Amino acid sequence: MTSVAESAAGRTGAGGTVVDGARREDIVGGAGGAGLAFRLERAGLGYGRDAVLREVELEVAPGEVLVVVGASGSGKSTLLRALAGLLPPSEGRILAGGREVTGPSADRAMVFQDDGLLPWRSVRRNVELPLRIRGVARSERGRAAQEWIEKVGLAGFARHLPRELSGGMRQRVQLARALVGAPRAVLMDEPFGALDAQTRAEMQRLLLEVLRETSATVVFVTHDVEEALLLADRVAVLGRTGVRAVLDVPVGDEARTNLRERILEEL
Ligand SMILES: Nc1ncnc2c1ncn2[C@@H]1O[C@H](COP(=O)(O)OP(=O)(O)OP(=O)(O)O)[C@@H](O)[C@H]1O
Repeated sequence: MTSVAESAAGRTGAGGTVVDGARREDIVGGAGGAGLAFRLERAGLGYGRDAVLREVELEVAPGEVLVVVGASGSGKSTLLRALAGLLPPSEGRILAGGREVTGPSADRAMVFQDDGLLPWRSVRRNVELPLRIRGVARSERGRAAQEWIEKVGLAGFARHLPRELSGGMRQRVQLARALVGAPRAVLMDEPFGALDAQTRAEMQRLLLEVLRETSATVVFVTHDVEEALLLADRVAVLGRTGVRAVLDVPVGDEARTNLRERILEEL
């Protein structure tokens, strides 16, 4: 098992508490609670009797961006679903903030490739949804939603319906909806996979920008190694039945080139 990366060293996990000397936290404005730590202990994940991942040992540090790569069918989405509490492990345990994951929680927001927006609700009402579910007062919901709509570059589109937006804009709405409730973790499943190259690059930049304002832990699934290198503090590579390697993303072009080759070898 690979231990938690140096880049995240000093952030302690249980209970999601201290942020100390960490890269992203150094520059965050402090919105939301501290990032959530995840820990998988000999976790077996699968569907019915079919195991997809066996004996997974993995730690995700509070506030880090862990990108999961792997061949199609290696279990990237399965791992993410398990972290979200949508798929109980068949063996072992999954802990979030030191507590066993037994189901979904508002602390852990998800963003999917398919936008998952409610088509009959306006942008604002989609973004407000997590706050509405939590019973946040209408005026506060409206204020927070508007703030996030502006942060993701959609000022002026609050009253639009999802079908009136481009794919990239809909992903912006998803991002706003995921972050409006200040979750402690954001679990993203190929969120930019269906976008053209230029929109995808814009969304990657936007994601890096908005993450600076939160201390949320991010687990991001992609099959794109370049995207992984751009976004990650660490990259987890999934192989046939488990985590093959968890690698720190270094600073510097040459070191990244070496890492790219290493990841491609592991895939
Ligand atoms: N709901 C399900 N029921 C049964 N088997 C499933 C289910 N979802 C996924 N699987 C199987 O689990 C394995 C892993 O699927 P998963 O979607 O996690 O892989 P992935 O790495 O995310 O793939 P991709 O990159 O193609 O999205 C595959 O063999 C898939 O067929």
